[in-house]
Amino acid sequence: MVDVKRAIKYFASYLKQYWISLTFVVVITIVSTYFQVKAPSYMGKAITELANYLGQYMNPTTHAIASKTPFYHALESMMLFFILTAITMFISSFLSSRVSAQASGRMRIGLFAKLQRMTIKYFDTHRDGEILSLFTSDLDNIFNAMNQAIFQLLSQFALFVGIIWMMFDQNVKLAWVTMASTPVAIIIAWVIISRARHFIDAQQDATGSMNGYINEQINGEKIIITQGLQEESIAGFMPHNEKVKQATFKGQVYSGMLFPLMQGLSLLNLAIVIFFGSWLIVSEGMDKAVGLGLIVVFVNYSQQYYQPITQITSIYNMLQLAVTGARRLSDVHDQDEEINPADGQELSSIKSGVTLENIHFGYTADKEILHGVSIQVDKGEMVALVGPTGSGKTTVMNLLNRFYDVDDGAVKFDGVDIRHLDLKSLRDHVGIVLQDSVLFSGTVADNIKFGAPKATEEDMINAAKQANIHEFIVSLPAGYQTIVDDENSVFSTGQKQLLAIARTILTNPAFLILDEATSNVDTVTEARIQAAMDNVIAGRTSFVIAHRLKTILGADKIVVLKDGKVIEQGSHEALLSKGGFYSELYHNQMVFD
Ligand SMILES: Nc1ncnc2c1ncn2[C@@H]1O[C@H](COP(=O)(O)OP(=O)(O)OP(=O)(O)O)[C@@H](O)[C@H]1O
Repeated sequence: MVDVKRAIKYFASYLKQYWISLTFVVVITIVSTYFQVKAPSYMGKAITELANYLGQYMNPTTHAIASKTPFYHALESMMLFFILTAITMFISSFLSSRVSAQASGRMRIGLFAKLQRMTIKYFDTHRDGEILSLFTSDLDNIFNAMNQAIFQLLSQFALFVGIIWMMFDQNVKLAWVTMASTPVAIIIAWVIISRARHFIDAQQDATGSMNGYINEQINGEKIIITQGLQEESIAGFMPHNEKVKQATFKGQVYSGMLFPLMQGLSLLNLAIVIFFGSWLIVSEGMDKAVGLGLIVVFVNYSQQYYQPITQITSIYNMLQLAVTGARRLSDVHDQDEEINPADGQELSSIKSGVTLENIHFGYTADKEILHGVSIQVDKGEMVALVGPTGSGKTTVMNLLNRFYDVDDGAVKFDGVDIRHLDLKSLRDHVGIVLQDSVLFSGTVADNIKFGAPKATEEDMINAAKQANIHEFIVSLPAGYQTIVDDENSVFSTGQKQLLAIARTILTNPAFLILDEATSNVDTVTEARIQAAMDNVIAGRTSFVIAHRLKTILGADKIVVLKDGKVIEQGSHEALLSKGGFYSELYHNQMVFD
């Protein structure tokens, strides 16, 4: 119920701006239903007029005055109502499709924009596939429900009410006869739909875990191949596939039952209506032409009568999926956004330096990762952070760029708490090169200019030269115009990081954070990265997370982090002569652990 309320709130927030179109859809649907339910009465009238005509025509005394005109008029009215039904249905369907497409388009924009405003925490705690499924399955389910289910619900409900109203208008007794089997139909439809839903839910669960398995196996494909585990991988896939197959089959069997059963019930009802109709004509001594017309009208109504019941119960599933989708999207919209102080100070350059003051921080309340870390980076200095894996190096970097806020203590730029700085100006002046550099779809040039699209060609080439990647780029057949994307590029991990360094150089950041690439870097690329780092760092206030000690020998200060605490700091020489943890690290070459 809570889900339904949230779903209604979510839909309302997007649909309210289309209230004029929606009101029009409601009105036109009612008009269309009126035409639809009125048409059979003209059909009955046409039959009555035809019977009257034939009666007069066959009778020698009235043969001369027999006229087909009333029959033609009734036929014309019937045709007109059928045509008007079709036209109004088309207008209603056109408008509702337009509203659905526009509203779901806005939902997509709303979701994408929300993701852009969200904190890194959300991305750290949700899997890519999970986020992507919001755009694919959830928004699709919502669109389908809006486009078909909601408007179907409206039109089928109107049809149901309209038919009942018309039936009572035409003949009360026959109306009751037609409706007598309604409870049976509703119970049958409900039981079948509930069973089908049970298997459809099971199918979705089974598909979800099968996709999880496929995803995991694809990610681990290299290990599977190198260890020769292909057969085991296939064997592991089988039970998942079997579950999906079984649930899909049972779900389809049940949902497939609904239509034929309702059709059968409707035909049975039809026979009952014809039987009672004929009995009524005789017992009430009804005029035979009027009686025939009445039976034709009720044959038509009883055929249409089951349609709304079948449709409404079968779209229930669609609505259920949309409610779940809307709840999941509402959850995303309720997530924390990055907090930008209302009158945040602008950061334009580093005048004195960047400080971490007695920082305590944990990703979750129950586990502190940094326990009172203090680090001072003076203007123009290069400070390197080293330490064993899991010591908290990346966490420090996350705080320096305000990906997360500290629990206690403060990160300060020129003495100003990072929480009082304008977020955009902070991000504009802090350059960051991550370990796993990402390439965006586009040309190499687009990728370098990503953070500074207005940079000149000359500046871009200079940045690439400083990053030691220019020669490699020009050796490619299409040079800077080579088309790349993250999955499909000619660049190795190390080269991707050089491109990222070029990208950062071009933005000319006042403060630079560099998380050195650790894996898959050959010695030539390593030397290039070293030279590129030297170029980008020169004269800039910078903070380097080092995995290879030889890349930071020239650092002004080396800070050693262990178990979330700073245990040593000083120059390379000073730390070596101290003979502590750093010197041990250095001598044992334990940099890659
Ligand atoms: N998003 C997160 N949520 C919860 N805990 C996290 C998160 N990221 C890191 N941690 C935990 O914080 C601790 C420090 O991790 P961090 O990534 O900062 O270490 P690191 O020194 O950079 O390690 P490495 O050298 O292996 O990259 C680890 O215990 C890790 O499990």
